[in-house]
Amino acid sequence: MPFSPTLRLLAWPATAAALDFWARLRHVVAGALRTGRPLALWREPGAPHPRLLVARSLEAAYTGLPPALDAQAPAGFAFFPFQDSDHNPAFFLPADVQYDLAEPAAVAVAPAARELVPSLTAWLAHAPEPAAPLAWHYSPRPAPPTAPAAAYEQLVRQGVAAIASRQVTKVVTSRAATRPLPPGFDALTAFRHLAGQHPRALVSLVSVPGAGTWLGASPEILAEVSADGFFRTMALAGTQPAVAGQAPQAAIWRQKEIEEQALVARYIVSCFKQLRLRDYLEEGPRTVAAGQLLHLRTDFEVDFKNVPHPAALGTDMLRLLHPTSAVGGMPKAAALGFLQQHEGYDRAYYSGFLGPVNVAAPGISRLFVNLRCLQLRPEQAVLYAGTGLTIDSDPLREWQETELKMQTVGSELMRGRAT
Ligand SMILES: C=C(O[C@@H]1C=C(C(=O)O)C=C[C@H]1O)C(=O)O
Repeated sequence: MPFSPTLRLLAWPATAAALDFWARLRHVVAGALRTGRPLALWREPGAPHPRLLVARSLEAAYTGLPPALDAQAPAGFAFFPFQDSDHNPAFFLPADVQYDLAEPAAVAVAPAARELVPSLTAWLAHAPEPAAPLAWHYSPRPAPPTAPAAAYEQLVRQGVAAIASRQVTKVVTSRAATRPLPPGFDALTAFRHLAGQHPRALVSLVSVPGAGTWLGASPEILAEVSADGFFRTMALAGTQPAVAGQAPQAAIWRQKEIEEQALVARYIVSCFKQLRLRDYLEEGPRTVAAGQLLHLRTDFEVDFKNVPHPAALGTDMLRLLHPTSAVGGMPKAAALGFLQQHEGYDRAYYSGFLGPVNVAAPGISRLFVNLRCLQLRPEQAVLYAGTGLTIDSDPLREWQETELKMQTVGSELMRGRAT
């Protein structure tokens, strides 16, 4: 996709001729981090290349509202917490500086960031230090408390009791776990590896002062507005391990999982109804693979041609959907109240949402639920995972499911100094 004509392209100097895309990317990331700027690196499902976006300052990245998903809205990368708070503010990183493998010869600078041109030009000519560790942003908050198996199983029992007493219909409990970082762990190398491992996920590495650094491989689209004029979302729920050599379509699902996923699909339909939208396509549920796991997924699609106010649809749906019943529960307020009271830790950006808005071109946005992610800390990683509960949930199985989900990014921590 060619860059917009309003962007100023800074060509790499001749001294960078021997550097490949990844070495150049590392250099731009190093420069952004040493000057304290927020950044997002991501690879969309099916895309051949990652993209890097750097915001000119932290102040320029604070936002109160969910992003507007229409072609007139500013371009940037949304990074939203599970629940907006002083501790976990919502960010929209403006697309001030971009680097993209589709245009490896130049770094693009937006008009709002013109004042960065002299220092960025100097930095591109500065010899990279490939062995120097990158100065990732870390959250100033302490690592969240981690729940051992017995505590998580107790939380599940409380969730099942809340369902039995009809306080909620569904609730998605979750937990955090910390793991030591292996010696020489490099988040950029881990990103590259995850991107290779998960071609159908949004693989992301986001680093923002105050919010910290988050690495993930999400299988779940929250809201997408596509170039061909469609709004898309999905109901993703139900989990089982993939069996080597067996096609996902061969998986058999228990009633519990079928019901759990159907609730999420119903929730999406109720959002369409609130917007008086009757003309949508619903396809599924079918079994899909996400790394080593299988999920049930129903895809929803709305043709903008069939909508009276198409410009507002993406924005309105996003506001209704987040947090979906795939990460919170149903009814929404009661489920969130339960989690507030019983979950016992701060989810921060886990089960929030993230993704590019109008970056590839005006009118193209793809927001994902921030799942299968970790938060990077100076000497450890915090892993997060949750499980949707129903009345039939078995505490031990739910614990095992969180262990499996943590493997998606957790496996990167077992790799040591990767190549
Ligand atoms: C909550 C998570 O995943 C969500 C919950 C699922 C479930 O309960 O089966 C499946 C997919 C996701 O919608 C997670 O990965 O942490």
